[in-house]
Amino acid sequence: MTILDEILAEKVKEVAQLKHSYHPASRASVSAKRSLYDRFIQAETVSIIAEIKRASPSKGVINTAVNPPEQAQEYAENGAGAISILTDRPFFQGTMLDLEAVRGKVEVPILNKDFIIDEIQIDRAKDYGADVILLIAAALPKKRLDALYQYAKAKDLDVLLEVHNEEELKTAKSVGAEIIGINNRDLKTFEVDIGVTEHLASQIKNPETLIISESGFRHRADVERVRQHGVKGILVGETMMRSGNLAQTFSDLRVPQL
Ligand SMILES: O=P(O)(O)OC[C@@H](O)[C@@H](O)c1c[nH]c2ccccc12
Repeated sequence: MTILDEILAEKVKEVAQLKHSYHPASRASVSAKRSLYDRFIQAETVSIIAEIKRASPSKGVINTAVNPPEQAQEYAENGAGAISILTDRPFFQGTMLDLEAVRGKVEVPILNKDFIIDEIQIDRAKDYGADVILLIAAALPKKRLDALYQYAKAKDLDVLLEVHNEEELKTAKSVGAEIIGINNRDLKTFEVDIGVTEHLASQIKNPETLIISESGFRHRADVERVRQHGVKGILVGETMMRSGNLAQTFSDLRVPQL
């Protein structure tokens, strides 16, 4: 059983519980969507999605002392184009309350990073203030991926559709994904290789598709590698969470669009 299988098994339980205890739209309705797509597609630099992630299955504890709204404010002040919040509790020590607290503090789009397998998680993301949700091709059969994608779009959410190999990329294209995230980390083995983005991004020919490269960014040279392949945004977690000097980290990773 891979770690992804383990996480998905937990999600099945979580969704069953949610269906008992969570009533969509029971929360105060939120303000208008902030479009990640519109902001990133016209930016002059490679946009940075900075992530709030306390821990992960691959790295263990990363930073549990973090105060999410303060961290988010620092990200925004240093030019983050969007903020990603891990809301999975058992494996990443996050919560939906982190997302809600951050949404009120910053003006940039908020990505709800979780393992979504059911519509009710999309309802919840919207209710707590997400502008974008993550859907992972490796986690869902094509039909479900398609259904969840359409469901999220109908709720006026942007969708970051994550792929890691050619077959998943084909699926993402057939779903009509406008934002494709290429994860450099294999969720089954944890191996990280920025070459995955170089390989897959070159197979995305539609200039309207917004390509985001995810995971493993530490240095400016990493970003320079992927921008040559049409990547318009990068998703950075661990490097941000461990940084003792966010201004420096952002200026290192901020490169002009080619
Ligand atoms: O910490 P990193 O290597 O910068 O990676 C961030 C982000 O890409 C990673 O957290 C991530 C990418 N896809 C995911 C899916 C689920 C959970 C987490 C992720």
